[in-house]
Amino acid sequence: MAAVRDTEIAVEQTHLDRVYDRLEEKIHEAEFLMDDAVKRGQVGTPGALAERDAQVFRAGLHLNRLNSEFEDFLFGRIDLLLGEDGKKGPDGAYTSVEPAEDAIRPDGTAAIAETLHIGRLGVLDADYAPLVIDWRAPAAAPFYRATPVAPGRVVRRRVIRSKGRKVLGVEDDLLRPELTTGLPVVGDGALMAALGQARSHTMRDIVSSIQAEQDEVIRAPAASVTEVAGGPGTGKTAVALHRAAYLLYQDRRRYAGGILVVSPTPLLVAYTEGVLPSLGEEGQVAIRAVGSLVDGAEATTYDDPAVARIKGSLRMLKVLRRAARGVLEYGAGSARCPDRLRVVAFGRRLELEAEELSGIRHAVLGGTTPVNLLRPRARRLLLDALWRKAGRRFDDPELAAEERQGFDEDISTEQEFVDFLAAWWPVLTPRGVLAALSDEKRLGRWSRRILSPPEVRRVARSLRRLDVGGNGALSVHDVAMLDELEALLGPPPKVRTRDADPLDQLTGLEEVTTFADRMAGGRRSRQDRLDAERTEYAHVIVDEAQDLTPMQWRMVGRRGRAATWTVVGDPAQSSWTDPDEAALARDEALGTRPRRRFTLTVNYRNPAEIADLAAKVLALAMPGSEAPRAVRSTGLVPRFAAAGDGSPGEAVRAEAERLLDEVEGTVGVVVAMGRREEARRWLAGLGERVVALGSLEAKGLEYDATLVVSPAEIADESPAGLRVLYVALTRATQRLTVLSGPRDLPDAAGVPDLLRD
Ligand SMILES: Nc1ncnc2c1ncn2[C@@H]1O[C@H](COP(=O)(O)OP(=O)(O)OP(=O)(O)O)[C@@H](O)[C@H]1O
Repeated sequence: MAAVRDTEIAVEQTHLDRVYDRLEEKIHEAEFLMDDAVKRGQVGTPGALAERDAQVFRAGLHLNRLNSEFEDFLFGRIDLLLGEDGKKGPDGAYTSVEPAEDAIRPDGTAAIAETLHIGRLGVLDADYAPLVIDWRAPAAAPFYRATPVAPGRVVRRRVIRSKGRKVLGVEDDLLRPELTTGLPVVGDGALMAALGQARSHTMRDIVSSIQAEQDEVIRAPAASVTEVAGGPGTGKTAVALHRAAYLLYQDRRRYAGGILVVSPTPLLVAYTEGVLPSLGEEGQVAIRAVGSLVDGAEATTYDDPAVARIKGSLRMLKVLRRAARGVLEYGAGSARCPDRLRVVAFGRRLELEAEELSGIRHAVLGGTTPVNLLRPRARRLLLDALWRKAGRRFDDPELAAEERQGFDEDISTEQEFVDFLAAWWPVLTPRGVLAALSDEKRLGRWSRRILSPPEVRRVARSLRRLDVGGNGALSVHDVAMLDELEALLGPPPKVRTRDADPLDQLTGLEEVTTFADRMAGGRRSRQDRLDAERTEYAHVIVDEAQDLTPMQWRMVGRRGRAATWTVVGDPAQSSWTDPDEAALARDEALGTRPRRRFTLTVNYRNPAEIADLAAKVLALAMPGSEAPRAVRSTGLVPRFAAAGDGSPGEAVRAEAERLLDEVEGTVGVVVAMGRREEARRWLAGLGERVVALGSLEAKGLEYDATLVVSPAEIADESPAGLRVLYVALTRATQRLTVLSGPRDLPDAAGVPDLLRD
């Protein structure tokens, strides 16, 4: 057996050597193009420079991708029977999925008609025959889709493990064991090997082991909304990221408009950020936490659940609509709003009193135009009112118009008028209005019949973190409110700046010298600018969609008004308390586009022993819903311990240390949100492999081992607490310890009340 393995590894090594030789040729080609392009630039005519620009850019991109340190550039192979019609597709592979009629002889023998190698990028040899097929190409789909029940043309699927230029191992699945083809078969369980590996603080791609039901989602057509449901560990996040890479491959031009991936927390962003680069894709994909979607704002603090529930609900929208207009009555920031306008015209003093001014404001504010855009209209109505006060009469309409024009010009440049307008109709900023909500009296006015007085008090108090200009720590819910306010207020009047003329950049002498460096720099700044300006995307992927509040759905919706969508989530893990309202907001964001629904059913993260325990909480959190099927079992049952009556600190530390000894990779310690700081102190000095997390921060993450501290505390945190606990219990890939406190009412074995049969 070992001999067969060695021979097969050698076979793949030969192929990999060919691939790398060819890659090297391509790299030289690209380098030559770069050199040539730079020389061409020395001709100095704008035409030649523009041409060089394009060439250097293309060659640079190519080089960059080829030079990327791929861990396993080549990772798969399929051996295929002759296809139905044997037609070759544009990528050099046969397009037919089913075997030809005579592919299998009556005696059960068959010949392999074609062998395809699958990798991270497509590579053709000098004769344009495929050496490696890009994993996203149609011809690679059978590598992921073929099963023993529906093998299509695939006889053997092989996963190749390599590092750099060296093949380390191969694992085969025989999909048509009934045939005699003479193909050797090595090992079993490439998937299992992948799942058992120690976890680090960054997610790996799953490109070599995508499963059939996942592949269907990844390659689903992007014409509309793709909705993906599935329990913990079914690969929703992984699938969503691979789908982004697939969409870019499939239609790069269309997605030049950008793909946005919305993630629930910065921790999950950090965890998943490396996946797309490892798939050879960056640039066009922005992965953002839901608290970082607004330029210049970043959520850094949490609201308590009662406040979060109000701020996230659609009731808040009504309050913000009133506030965006009502705030004008109070002036901007700390400046008071003037209640009288006095100007001098025609040697007389003209005055508008409080009541007249309020009538004008009322008239201007009718309708739904963003408040900042109404300023010119306010100015005009003020001038109208003053003109009427002046009481000038003219028989000749032409003369009247002329006189009026002069009047308008005089008054609107008069300092009194300018100052008045600036104070009476200030340019409003979202942050300024948000800060105004911290005034309980004002908030009470704007939320009459919407929020109860205790709710008003809570929300106002939570916003006292902000100064009068709205600077200070924001929560994710505050960020969604800022975005809503931005839409309600409209942009502030523009200050024009002149963009550098691209022609200026093409002439200049310094052009010839450090061209490549400046090219790279120039591109980056242009790219940054694009990113900063980009508020709408061609495709929006929402991860952990069950957690978006209605207000957040509105914020995300604004970024994908013309986009196609991929929405992945699991209602059983939702930390949001009012799912019906969120569903309404989600429908509005996604519009009437047709939807395709997929369900992922296999849990690749948790061993059955952990999944079974979590299922007990699922039954309480969402009675009747089905847990995904765990794909493996390890024989390691979860451990229970009780902390006794004092501070659980010592017990937490001891249990964490025990887990650190038991696993090679990471340990996550999940505590109730209110205990985060404490927990960090308890674990101080235990090293980087262990992390303390508040229950809401654990979302989407995974660890080799998890210590869940006091299930009851987590469950009691909010009305959605049981679902949050379900999340906490499903983070471990190998080991789980549950540590009870007094509130958990543990039995003699330390099993908390909530987890007993
Ligand atoms: N086909 C696969 N091959 C190898 N590993 C996989 C596969 N599918 C999923 N995994 C692994 O299983 C783990 C769970 O995947 P992922 O985090 O995407 O699940 P999820 O559905 O988003 O979970 P949750 O709902 O709990 O956030 C990850 O480590 C992922 O790499």
